[in-house]
Amino acid sequence: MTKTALVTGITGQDGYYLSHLLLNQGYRVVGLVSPHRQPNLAKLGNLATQVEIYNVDLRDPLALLNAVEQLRPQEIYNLAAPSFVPDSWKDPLGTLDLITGTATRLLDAVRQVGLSTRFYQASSSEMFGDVLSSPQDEETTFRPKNPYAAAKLHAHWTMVHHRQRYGLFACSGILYNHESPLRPPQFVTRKVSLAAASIKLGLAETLEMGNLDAKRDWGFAGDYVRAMWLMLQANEPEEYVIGTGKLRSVKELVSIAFDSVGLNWENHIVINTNLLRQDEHFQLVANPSKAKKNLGWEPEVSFEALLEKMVQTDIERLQNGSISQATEGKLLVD
Ligand SMILES: C[C@H]1O[C@H](OP(=O)(O)OP(=O)(O)OC[C@H]2O[C@@H](n3cnc4c(=O)[nH]c(N)nc43)[C@H](O)[C@@H]2O)[C@@H](O)[C@@H](O)C1=O
Repeated sequence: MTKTALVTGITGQDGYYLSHLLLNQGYRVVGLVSPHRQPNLAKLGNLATQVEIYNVDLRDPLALLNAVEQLRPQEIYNLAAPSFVPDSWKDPLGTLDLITGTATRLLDAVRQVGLSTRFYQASSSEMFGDVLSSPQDEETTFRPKNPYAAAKLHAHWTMVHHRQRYGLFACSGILYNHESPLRPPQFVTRKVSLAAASIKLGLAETLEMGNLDAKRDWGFAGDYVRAMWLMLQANEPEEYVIGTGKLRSVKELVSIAFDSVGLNWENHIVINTNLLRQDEHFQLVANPSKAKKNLGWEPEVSFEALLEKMVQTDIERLQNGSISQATEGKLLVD
């Protein structure tokens, strides 16, 4: 029997890689996309003709209930979220509703329809926030430091409560930073890959950056969506920390990306103090032992290979005109 997977956030980076994996596994993949996000469907590229799209406002509980009732999915992956952390300070309540509200409405729909649907909630390492110990695992205390992290934590607990109270097969992956050539350019890896490519091609000279000493645990998005799928195939619904276990600085990131095209980053980086964050973390690094042991999950793409691939992809895109270097020194994707 063909399994149906319902995916929110299908037009995002993770939605793309997850859809690709699910289609390869023979699933019927249905994306729930709010009407105002319809223009983003182009981001599905070659997958656009292989997935089905349901036009559903994720803020509308009845519409979500109807979608779950009609589609009767075996699996739901709730990936939809505004994901650029600094933006959450501009609209904390909107962030809360999109993240926590959507998770709650979806979980409640599954409960009301009474299906044995398996549910994946996209949780984030940002929930650990102001950490007291490193690396972090599934037992680490959550100390969120921004509205995005607080909203993710609320959604995470809502998922746990639905599992405990109603017996739903609900899981979450507490994912550390995961990147790819599909990452939007406001995130640091893509910002750097696009800049390295532009400078290499003579289209730019400098790149404005925030804190070069900030540290993160960065992996490849394609590896992380495999962990999501594995969680829903397990015997028991649980939480899993997903990351590489390696802490890297932004300075290392810049250096590796620029090196990969023979550039010396020190000649091109300019610090812009407006890009420094007050809610910065320096020790967010995963201990993914549980995922390795229970799910047999391993990250396969190294940090160096990931950055090299991102820079090369941006060089190709700039050369073939699928993206352009926009005005006022800002790098934008068309
Ligand atoms: C797990 C988590 O991962 C992501 O959140 P993020 O870590 O905030 O991602 P980012 O790429 O914006 O920043 C990474 C680091 O890089 C530093 N940094 C320095 N200079 C610049 C800079 O110029 N731009 C940016 N964006 N960052 C800079 C910045 O201060 C930070 O330390 C999201 O997917 C989120 O949804 C999520 O859940």
